[in-house]
Amino acid sequence: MAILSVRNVNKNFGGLAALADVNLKVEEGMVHAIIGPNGAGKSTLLNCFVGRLDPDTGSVDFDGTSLLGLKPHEINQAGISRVFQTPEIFGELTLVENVMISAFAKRDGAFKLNGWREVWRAQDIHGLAMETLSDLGLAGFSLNNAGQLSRGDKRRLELAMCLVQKPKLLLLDEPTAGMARADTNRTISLLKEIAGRGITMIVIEHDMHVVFSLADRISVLSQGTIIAEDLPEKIKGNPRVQEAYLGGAHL
Ligand SMILES: Nc1ncnc2c1ncn2[C@@H]1O[C@H](COP(=O)(O)OP(=O)(O)OP(=O)(O)O)[C@@H](O)[C@H]1O
Repeated sequence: MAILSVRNVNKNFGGLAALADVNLKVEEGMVHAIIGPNGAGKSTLLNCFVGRLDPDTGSVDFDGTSLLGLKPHEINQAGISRVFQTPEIFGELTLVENVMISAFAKRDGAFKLNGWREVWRAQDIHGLAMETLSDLGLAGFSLNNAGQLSRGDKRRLELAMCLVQKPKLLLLDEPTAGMARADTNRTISLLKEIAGRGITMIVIEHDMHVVFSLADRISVLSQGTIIAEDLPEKIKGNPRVQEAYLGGAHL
């Protein structure tokens, strides 16, 4: 069953068709990668899933509900969590505080900045945050400031901030961008383990090692249009994809 359905989506910026009649179905429980050259429209499409952009025409349905016109926090509450290209964490706060904020944002739709430290009294949320940090191997650093973490650990914290929300769909925008190979491989293993729990994922990624290690299915965007959608092994051999994506080189 498709958890996300995109139908005939168009998005123009001035005279530029960033998305041209995009159709996409993401099946529940799958890791679905969206790949394509720079400027293909990947981020524009992702932004249509999180309330940062509304398509000019077409529809985006998630779990049976239209996402059009919903605000980012409403989409988050509906069950979509996102890991950004550059980790979006609160560097001055501790790891556990970061994860608690995320849990409150999901539960209440917002948190009050002035009074939120009171939430330490909310033992249920604190417990949940610690459990999630422990799950990602970060419990030992729970009282450290998030700003002190390495790039790889900031990514893991951001994943913790998503997982504490118990998302139905996890959006990963270049989850290994800027990482050294060892950190990339650790992230791949972690994401595989998370996928194994049945959480549906959409991954946008330039690193083909990451894409082919993780994806159950791949859609290829080129100049705002989906030119192929298939199993990874079929995408690898698709001449149209090789031509559009890498100018004829082999994936
Ligand atoms: N807010 C905007 N205003 C005008 N043009 C935009 C805007 N956002 C994106 N574009 C243009 O739309 C096209 C698609 O951009 P998009 O960022 O979605 O591509 P992408 O596939 O994510 O690229 P990359 O892999 O480099 O991140 C590009 O030509 C880009 O310059």
